[in-house]
Amino acid sequence: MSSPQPLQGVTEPSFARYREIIPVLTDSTHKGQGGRVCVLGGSSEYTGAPYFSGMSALRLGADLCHIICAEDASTAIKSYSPDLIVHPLIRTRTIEQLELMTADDDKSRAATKAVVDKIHAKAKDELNGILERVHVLVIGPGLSRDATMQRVAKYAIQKARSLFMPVVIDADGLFLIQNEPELIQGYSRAVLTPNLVEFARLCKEKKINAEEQAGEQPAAQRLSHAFGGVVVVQKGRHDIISSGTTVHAVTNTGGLKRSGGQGDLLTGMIATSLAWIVVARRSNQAGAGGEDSQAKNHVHFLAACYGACTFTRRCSQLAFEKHGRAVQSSDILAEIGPMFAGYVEQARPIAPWSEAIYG
Ligand SMILES: NC(=O)C1=CN([C@@H]2O[C@H](COP(=O)(O)OP(=O)(O)OC[C@H]3O[C@@H](n4cnc5c(N)ncnc54)[C@H](O)[C@@H]3O)[C@@H](O)[C@H]2O)[C@@H](O)CC1
Ligand SMILES: Nc1ncnc2c1ncn2[C@@H]1O[C@H](COP(=O)(O)OP(=O)(O)OP(=O)(O)O)[C@@H](O)[C@H]1O
Ligand SMILES: [Mg+2]
Repeated sequence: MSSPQPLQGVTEPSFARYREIIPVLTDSTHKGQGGRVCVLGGSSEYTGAPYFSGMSALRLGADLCHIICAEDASTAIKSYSPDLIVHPLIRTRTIEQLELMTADDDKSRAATKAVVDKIHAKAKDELNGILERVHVLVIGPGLSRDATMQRVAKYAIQKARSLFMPVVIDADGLFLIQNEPELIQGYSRAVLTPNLVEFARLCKEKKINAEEQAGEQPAAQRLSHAFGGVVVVQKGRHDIISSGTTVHAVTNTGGLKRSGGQGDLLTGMIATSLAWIVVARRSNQAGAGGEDSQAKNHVHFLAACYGACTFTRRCSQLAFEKHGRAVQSSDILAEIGPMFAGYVEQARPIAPWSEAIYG
C-alpha cells in the first residue's frame, strides 16, 4: 500500500480522552445512564441501515435505542431485533395514498392538505416526546429522499437543536443538509459523517475543493469551517475528523471488504459515545475532575468520534479475519462487544492509536 498523502496540521489525538467518557458500570446505575439514543431513518427501501445504526449503539453500551421510521419499514425493523424500540410515525404511504385519491380540484386538494397537516402535527407531537427523552439523535440511515421523510428529518434537526442535543447526520440526512445547510450552520454539536461521495457533494455545496492541496488545510477542516465549526468525520481509507480548529486522522487497519452498512455501524457508535458525554455532563462528572468547560466538551466530542471510527475499523478487521469476502455488516456488529470488552479489560490501546500523524 502506498503511504497516505501528507496533510498539514493533523495532530495526534489523545486516546486518554476517550477513556474519560466511558461510564463505569456499577450495581447502582439505572436504565438510561448508559445512554438513550434515537435514530431517525428507515424507509420502505432501506430497513437494514437504521437497524445497524441502532444495534451498534446498543452493542457499544447504550441502554435504549428508539428508531423513528416510515410506517412501512417498521415491521421489518422490529423483526430484526426486539431490542430496538420502533416508532412507525412517519406516514409516507398514507400521505401518498391520500394524495393519489385526491380529485383534481381546489376543494379536494385543500381537504387533503388539511388531513396531511394533521398527520404531520401528530407526528411532531410524538417526535417531540421521544426527543425530549433521549441524549443523542442520529439522522439519516436509510432515511431516503422521500419528501415526507426529509420534512420530518428537518423538523427533528430543528427540535434537537432547540434542545442543544448532539446530532449525528449521515447518508440521506446529508442530502437534506446539502439542500438546507443553514439547518446546522454554526451548530458545534452536529457531527457529519460523509462517505467519499457525500463529502464531495457537501464540498461542492460550500464551494470547497475536496482535493487535498499542498499548503492548504485538509478539506475536512475547510468544510467544518464553512459550516461554522460542526464536526466533520470524513470516512475513507483513513477517516479524517475535524471541528475546524483541530484535525485528527484515524488510520488503524480495517477489513478489506466494503460491505454496505459499515457507515451505519459507525453512526451508532458515535451516538453512544456522545450520549456518554451528555450523561456525564448532566450528572456533572464529565471526565477527569468534572470540569464543565466548553473546551473540554469539544475535546471529548472529537475523542468520541475518534474512538468510534477506530472501533468500526477494528471490528471490520476482526470480522474480515473470520469471514473474508463473505463478511457482512451483521458480522462486524457481532464483534463490537468482544472488541470493546477486550479493549477495556486489557486497558491498552488498540494498535496503532498513535499512528495518527500525517506529515
Ligand atoms: N442495508 C441497508 O439498508 C443499507 C442502506 N443504506 C442506505 O442507502 C441509502 C443510499 O446510500 P448510498 O451510500 O448508496 O448513497 P450515496 O449517494 O452515498 O452513494 C451513491 C453511489 O456512490 C457509490 N459510493 C459510495 N461510497 C463510495 C466510495 N467510497 N467510493 C466510490 N464510490 C462510492 C455507491 O456505490 C453508490 O453507487 C442511504 O439511505 C443509506 O443509509 C446504506 O447505508 C447501506 C446499507
Ligand atoms: N478504503 C478503506 N479502508 C479502510 N477502511 C475504510 C475504507 N473505506 C471506508 N472505510 C471504513 O468503513 C467505514 C464506513 O465507511 P464507508 O465509506 O464505507 O461509509 P458508507 O459508504 O457511508 O457506508 P454505508 O454502506 O453504511 O452507507 C468507516 O469506518 C471507514 O473508516
Ligand atoms: Mg452511508
